[in-house]
Amino acid sequence: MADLIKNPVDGIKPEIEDRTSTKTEERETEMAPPAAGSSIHRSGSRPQLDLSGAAIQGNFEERDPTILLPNQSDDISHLALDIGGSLIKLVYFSRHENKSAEDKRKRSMKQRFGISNGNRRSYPILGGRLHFVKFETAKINECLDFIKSKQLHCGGMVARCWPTDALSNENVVVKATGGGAYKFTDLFKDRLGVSLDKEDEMDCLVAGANFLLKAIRHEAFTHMEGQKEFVQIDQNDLFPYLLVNIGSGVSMIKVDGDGKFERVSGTNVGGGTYWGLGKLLTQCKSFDELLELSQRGDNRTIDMLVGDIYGGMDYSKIGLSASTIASSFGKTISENKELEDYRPEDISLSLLRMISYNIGQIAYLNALRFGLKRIFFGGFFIRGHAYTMDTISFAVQFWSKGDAKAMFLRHEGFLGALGAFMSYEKHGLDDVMVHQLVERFPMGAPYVGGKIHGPPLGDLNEKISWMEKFVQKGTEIIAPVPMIPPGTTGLGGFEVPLSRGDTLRSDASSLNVGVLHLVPTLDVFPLLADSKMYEPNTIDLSDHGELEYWLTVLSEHLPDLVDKAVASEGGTDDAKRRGDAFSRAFSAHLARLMEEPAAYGKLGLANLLELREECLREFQFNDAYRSIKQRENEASLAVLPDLLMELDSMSEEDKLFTLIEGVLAANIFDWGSRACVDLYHKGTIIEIYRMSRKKMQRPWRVDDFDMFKERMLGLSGKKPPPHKRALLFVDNSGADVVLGMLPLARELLRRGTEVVLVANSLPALNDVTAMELPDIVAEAAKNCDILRRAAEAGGLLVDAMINVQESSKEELPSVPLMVVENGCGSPCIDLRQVSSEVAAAAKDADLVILEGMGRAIHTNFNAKFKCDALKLAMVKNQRLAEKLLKGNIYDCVCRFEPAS
Ligand SMILES: CC(C)(COP(=O)(O)O)[C@@H](O)C(=O)NCCC(=O)O
Ligand SMILES: [Mn+2]
Repeated sequence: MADLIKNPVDGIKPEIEDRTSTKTEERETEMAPPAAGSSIHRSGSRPQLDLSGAAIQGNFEERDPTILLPNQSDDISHLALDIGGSLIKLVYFSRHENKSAEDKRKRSMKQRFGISNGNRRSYPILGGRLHFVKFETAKINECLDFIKSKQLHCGGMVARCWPTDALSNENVVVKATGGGAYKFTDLFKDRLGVSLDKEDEMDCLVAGANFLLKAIRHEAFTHMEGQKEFVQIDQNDLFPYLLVNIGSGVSMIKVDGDGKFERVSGTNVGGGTYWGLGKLLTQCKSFDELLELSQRGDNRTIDMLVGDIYGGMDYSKIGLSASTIASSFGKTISENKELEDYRPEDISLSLLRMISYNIGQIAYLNALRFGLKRIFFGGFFIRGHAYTMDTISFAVQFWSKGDAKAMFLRHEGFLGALGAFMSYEKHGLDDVMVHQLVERFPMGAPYVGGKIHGPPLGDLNEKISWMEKFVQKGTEIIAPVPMIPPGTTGLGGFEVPLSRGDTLRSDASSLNVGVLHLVPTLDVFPLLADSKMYEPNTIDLSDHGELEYWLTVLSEHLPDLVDKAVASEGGTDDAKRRGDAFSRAFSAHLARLMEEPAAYGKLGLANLLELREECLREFQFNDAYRSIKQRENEASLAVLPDLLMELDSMSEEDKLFTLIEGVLAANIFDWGSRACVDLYHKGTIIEIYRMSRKKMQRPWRVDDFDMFKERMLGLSGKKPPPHKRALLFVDNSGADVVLGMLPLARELLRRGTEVVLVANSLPALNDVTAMELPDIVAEAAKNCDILRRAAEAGGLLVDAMINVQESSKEELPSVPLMVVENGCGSPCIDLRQVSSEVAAAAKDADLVILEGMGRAIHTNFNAKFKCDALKLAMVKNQRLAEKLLKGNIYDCVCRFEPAS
């Protein structure tokens, strides 16, 4: 197939169409899916003890010698509890399974870049997940059953513990805080055989809050008039602050540093008061029910307002509007009514406001007492309830005249339990950095039987049947959070909150916290010019129109994705059931985010696209585009030699231009873009590639090619030195990588630049992965000496290469071509969280090339680097092209930014 570049195709045959429509399914059904090999596993399975090879460690004479379980590879978890008057909060940890042996490439890359684990503290917790679960204290048996079913009361990999029934847990100690740690000591001993090791409640609250505020990027937020806004906390400017923990009662703690605090005040009017009085006055059966009632309440029928006293007028002289509450429950004195004459909804709302205001006011007075500007509110009273947060915020704002700010914490209810968990010194959680935590939102986590709020469903089958039930029951799941901002009319003058009880919601009382994945091998990309100011996302999804558009795009793409996913797993009944559950789960996430965009933290397009991939993995679709990728790789590799020959016949200048044009043209192979997928019905891979090339016209929408050319080739014959090392963040499989990025890499190698191909750790759409790349390079290298020698020098051709042509004996040494994984499984990339391999490879790099719409436009379009950076992508979405670039679909971006 000669003349690949210049010869456009006229008559386009519908070859691809045949393969992608129904036939794809048949083809894929025939194919047995290859085992999904990947180094990052994020879906869990039930812990099981592997006792083979168990041996006593240390002195045999010791009374309780430690037993080492060398073959224990599954999750054995660590647990801590906060047992309060109303709720039990449980934090537990499960280790990442990492069953796949490190492959040769990874090992050799680690050696090459000098990465070892030697400089890391070797705690048992290196890589794993932190789960947050809550139970009602009154139903403590449910909690005990849960702990038992997950064997959370077993100590750990090095443990003195055996399966519950076989041997006793006599020496196992579980950290616990809260009053219940004393009250239920015997129960834990009797039921689980474990001893509760009591930790001071205040110590734990402070340790938990400090950890969250330092380690989690979007932990704290303000909530005013229905608007949630995340606050970036500067770790170095955190202290002092006031921590107000609203549990059954309320504690107010002045925090001056890690372990440095004083309980300065508190009040006995707290969550317990609301629930207790509410229960007596409304007959509600649970806190959540009571809270939900308040949604439909109108407190004006119960509270005495300023207007009631002043004949409907404001008392403006002292800044009180007519709707300000003058006296909570005051109206009931003068009315000749009995309890039954009042609506429970109104009672609940009056109570809620009375207590929230009171807490907000006392908190502010204490902040004033100690000159504290920041007040963080935590504890389970809040429950992510918008109305409660607005009321507290309003009180703080009003009394401080805007000087002090109320902030809330996403993990509000788990401060104590987290603190208790951290008190296990061996966990070393204090070392965890913000870039090592990745939060995920597994579907089905918060609901089991609608009662227990939180146990993540361990098993895939459980998860699927939960999804099936979820949709049936969807309309009964009621939201306590008003989504439309309540209007305010002065102090306490909120309009009646709006209830949107008929929309899907994963957990009516959920706090919107996910599972925290600790990945100690993640790093900040060291070549970012300013990692503190870096924002990966280009599009601001806080714009409602933008959010709605992208949610719709993802929703419309769903049926096709499900088809591909099901086919990739052989199209079996099981795969169909999983596909259905995935579709429901992802739709529910989208519905939830449409309703409350900040539900899962600050939301960007990259997060949405990643959520989709995570959701697929959750239902065990590990590589939905596997066969499409294979087919496109094969077709592209077949024409690569011709392309390379054509390139080699060109002048330096033409060649460089043709290479960049080739990368842009080949980026059209994107199975995540609706428009592109429609295009694929119009021709074969090569035909579309040629058509794409033919349509390329300079100037491109963003066209810094001349600047890049000058850096590469110099001006008027003066040749600049080549770059030392280039990191190429590659995108899609097939033509994109084979006919676009590989030839560019080859040219850099030819000029003496080391090349590191950076590819996804896990599959995402049709993106090529780091696992797949060595084979592709090996295949390409069969007909190309430059690639072959560089790949050999880079340790890529260990045993992947077969039939290599005999090369001449006296070859010059080549610069290496290497492959590293980027640490993520998404079409976009957040450069604050890359693999330690990429971070290490970046140390000697002086050129970064980001390729594709996900990595160079949706994310990193505005990122600045310490070294030269080239961003190459085709815009495959009309709206984005118009909004961001005032252009059109299929416009191209070639942005070159010299080192800043
Ligand atoms: C998911 C993608 C970012 C992948 O693009 P790529 O990085 O492969 O160039 C892109 O296909 C996309 O934004 N798709 C959604 C928009 C659409 O279908 O128009
Ligand atoms: Mn892609």
